[in-house]
Amino acid sequence: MAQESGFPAMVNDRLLRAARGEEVDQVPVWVMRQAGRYLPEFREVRAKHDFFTMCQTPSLSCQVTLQPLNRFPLDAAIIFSDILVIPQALGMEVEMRPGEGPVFPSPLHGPEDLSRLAPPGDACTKLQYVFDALTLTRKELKGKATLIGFSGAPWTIMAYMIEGKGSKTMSNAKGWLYKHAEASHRLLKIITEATIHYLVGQVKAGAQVLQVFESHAEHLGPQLFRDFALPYLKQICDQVKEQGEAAWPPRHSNDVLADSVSQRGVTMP
Ligand SMILES: Cc1c2[nH]c(c1CCC(=O)O)Cc1[nH]c(c(CCC(=O)O)c1C)Cc1[nH]c(c(CCC(=O)O)c1C)Cc1[nH]c(c(CCC(=O)O)c1C)C2
Repeated sequence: MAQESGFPAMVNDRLLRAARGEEVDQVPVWVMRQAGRYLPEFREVRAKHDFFTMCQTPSLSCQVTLQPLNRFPLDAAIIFSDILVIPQALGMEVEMRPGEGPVFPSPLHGPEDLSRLAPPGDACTKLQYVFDALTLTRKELKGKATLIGFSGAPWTIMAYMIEGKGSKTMSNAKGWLYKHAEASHRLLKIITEATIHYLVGQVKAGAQVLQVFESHAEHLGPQLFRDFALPYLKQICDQVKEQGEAAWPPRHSNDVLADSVSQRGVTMP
């Protein structure tokens, strides 16, 4: 509540209202990757800065987050960042290579590599820049749109940490689930713990809606999804609701948080 009162009053709360199941005058609209390379003004900023430098510089992250809203009457702004800041905060190197996308120069090869990871409780201290970008953006939005924070879901993040880049099959990461089931659960627990701290921190910093992207759910059949994805998504939902409540007005809390977990992702107002 205290955090909420520090921000401008909402002028357009269409997305928040829809998320709570309340009536809206129009369907709220925002776009996947609404900040990005299709915008000349984004390319101009991007030409001068490395992708992760933009994420790590709150003024730049805020600037490109707001760019699409200056052009289109969107109902939400999604903070400019990437799901791969969690592996970075856990101590892994990630580069954004032009034309190639994200690349981990030293991905996880086997269970012994888990010892390379930083403790998940410490990871969030390295992500203060995301919290600062959210707080700045929420103020700059002046209540004209809802601010969305996000993270990757544990299986999706695990898949990148093992594959080291995008993959059509995720065969190495899937191989872990069969060959190293215990180590897979250990890794998923580390990512889950870091993600819970991270999402609660985002709410405290001013995020009003959270998206958890399970982008690589399609690589898991129903049983693997039930064993290696769903329990961690559920834990994130339960604990972020519980811990996020301290930073959230009561009427925005449990009753409006989504109860169901879909394969593509979870949206939690
Ligand atoms: C929500 C978000 C994401 N990335 C970016 C944003 C914020 C910007 C916005 O949506 O407006 C910036 C964001 N992230 C990226 C870009 C382009 C990079 C550039 O400008 O150089 C932008 C604008 C780079 C990126 N980052 C990622 C990829 C896919 C790699 C692969 O599997 O082959 C890529 C290409 C990982 C990533 N990143 C994200 C997901 C989940 C959503 C989805 O399923 O697409 C995933 C899987 C999420």
